[in-house]
Amino acid sequence: MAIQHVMVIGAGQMGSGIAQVCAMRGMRVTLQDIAPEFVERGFSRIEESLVRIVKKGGLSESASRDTLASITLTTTLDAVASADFVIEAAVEKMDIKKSLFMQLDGLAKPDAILATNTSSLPITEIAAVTSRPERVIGMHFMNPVPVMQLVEIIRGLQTSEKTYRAVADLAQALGKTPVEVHDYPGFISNRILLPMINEAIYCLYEGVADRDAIDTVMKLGMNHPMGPLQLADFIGLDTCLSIMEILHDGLGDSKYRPCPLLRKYVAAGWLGKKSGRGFYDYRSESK
Ligand SMILES: CC(=O)CC(=O)SCCNC(=O)CCNC(=O)[C@H](O)C(C)(C)COP(=O)(O)OP(=O)(O)OC[C@H]1O[C@@H](n2cnc3c(N)ncnc32)[C@H](O)[C@@H]1OP(=O)(O)O
Ligand SMILES: NC(=O)C1=CN([C@@H]2O[C@H](COP(=O)(O)OP(=O)(O)OC[C@H]3O[C@@H](n4cnc5c(N)ncnc54)[C@H](OP(=O)(O)O)[C@@H]3O)[C@@H](O)[C@H]2O)C=CC1
Repeated sequence: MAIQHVMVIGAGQMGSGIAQVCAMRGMRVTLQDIAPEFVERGFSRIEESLVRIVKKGGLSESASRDTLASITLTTTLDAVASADFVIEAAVEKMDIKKSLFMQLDGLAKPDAILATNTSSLPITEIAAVTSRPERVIGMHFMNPVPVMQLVEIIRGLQTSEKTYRAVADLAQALGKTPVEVHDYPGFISNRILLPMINEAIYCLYEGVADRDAIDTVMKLGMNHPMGPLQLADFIGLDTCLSIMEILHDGLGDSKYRPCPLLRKYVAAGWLGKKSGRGFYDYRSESK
């Protein structure tokens, strides 16, 4: 199936990145969020990212203009009706995703594929609220989407081979490397990454070391591009907590219990870079 029109649900850090990479490859994209300020913020993020790419010589000025022109912003789901492919990147909450997938299923063309960029929620359960579970799949991009090579493709129990192939081909057309994963909590990426981040938060909570020491050990000692606390801020502490809860509930092992300090930060609204404060303070940073 030729994918010409992509609908992206949620214009946060991931949705805007997904919209950008699809538009850069010549697809028509509709980017949706629940309020105009969120879609506008998502569009500004795309503009900033394209400026970086043009400066680095990765795209011409005119291709950048064409990319921006192929993105339509909306706060409704009307455009789902004409989309060949819908990808959901709203918040990491099962009730919101289920409600969205019920609506998307009612609006989308019968042969449209419905994908979710969820970090850890079960694809099979999301697919089960639709009348087309064979055309529901996980397409898990990494942050920042324009830079990271990997896309995890998660097969729900009922995902068809045809759907898997179409989404793997799409990932390749976007210049990414797809990796096939079965539907278990956290998939591969977050089953491994998040317990490491959670353990770093425990190190801070228990006074093993301060923030900078923890991040420095992992950056200089293990050659990670960012320390785990900085990476947690970058992912979003609400998303990190939600992933830990899903690992804990889904795998039933106490080793996945979220650190109380992570819970406390999320309760305070300290969600990391996107809210201006997490383990680091971003409020004085110019954007
Ligand atoms: C939670 C989940 O479900 C799954 C996840 O996504 S987990 C998170 C996965 N992501 C990571 O682990 C990211 C770890 N961090 C990194 O790889 C790097 O710190 C980083 C790529 C984010 C930034 O790299 P950096 O070297 O510190 O900064 P910087 O020099 O500004 O950027 C590196 C390159 O990326 C580009 N870049 C960074 N952000 C960009 C963006 N939003 N758009 C376009 N280009 C961008 C820069 O222009 C630069 O390009 P060149 O290599 O051509 O010079
Ligand atoms: N952050 C990361 O590193 C990664 C995240 N993911 C996954 O991608 C998804 C999005 O994460 P991320 O972009 O970081 O989160 P953000 O919080 O940046 O963005 C989520 C956006 O979705 C909006 N939203 C909430 N409810 C709805 C709805 N019903 N319809 C449409 N939009 C809605 C939010 O609005 P509001 O602010 O009002 O709630 C917000 O603008 C999550 O499932 C997450 O697990 C996947 C890979 C990496």
